[in-house]
Amino acid sequence: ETMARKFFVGGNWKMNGDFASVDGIVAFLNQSADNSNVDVVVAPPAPYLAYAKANLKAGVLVAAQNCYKTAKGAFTGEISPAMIKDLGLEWVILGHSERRHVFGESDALIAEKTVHALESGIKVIFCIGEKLEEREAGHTKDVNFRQLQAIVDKGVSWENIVIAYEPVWAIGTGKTASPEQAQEVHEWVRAFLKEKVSPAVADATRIIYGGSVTADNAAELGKKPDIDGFLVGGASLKPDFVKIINARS
Ligand SMILES: O=C(COP(=O)(O)O)NO
Repeated sequence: ETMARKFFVGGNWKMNGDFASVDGIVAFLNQSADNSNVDVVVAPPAPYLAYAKANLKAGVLVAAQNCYKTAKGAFTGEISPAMIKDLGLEWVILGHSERRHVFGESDALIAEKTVHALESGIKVIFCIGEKLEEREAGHTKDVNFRQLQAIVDKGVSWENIVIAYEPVWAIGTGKTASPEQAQEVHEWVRAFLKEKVSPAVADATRIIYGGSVTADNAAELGKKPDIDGFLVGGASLKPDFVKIINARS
């Protein structure tokens, strides 16, 4: 049986923003009608997490874009799940392709971060995705499965994990995966969960798509049975993000 999975739309602001632009995003989000069918989570840069949380309406949650794997210590420049919790936040994005390919985070480090975040009571948007050359070499399935296996091996509990499939070749490029391309990988991921974890976890886990999602393509993508929402970069900084939040309704 396929249980209804609540739609999930994340907005990843990346390293963008200042108080004026945060005020602008907060304004269009606060003016948007609440949609009880969608979980909405926006991820400001760390300096604006508390400010965004303090100013956003209750219907919009705030996530950190990354964190380290321990609660505190001599890790200059890092933030911890304990601090995310201290801010009253409940989500963190981990394993984003920019953390993997720009900052060199390994599957193992991302898995340690995921375990620690979950143990700290923080929910995780766990990002996976293949590079163009990996797709062209026919390695899409094994790259995404390898990235997921890193947390399967840790025996994580899945109720507080959302998986974000973000093909690297679609991020920031305007080359959105077609609904068929995205659905194919989401189906593979769900089958992977069914085999490696359980049918119940496979059914319940939201698998969201990211990579050049816009107000124009969100509805078509959202019609696919295994696409449970989006992780939106550039388009989440503008008012059209509200149309993406409501793409399925
Ligand atoms: O990285 C992304 C997607 O970014 P874009 O929507 O700008 O392609 N989400 O985390």
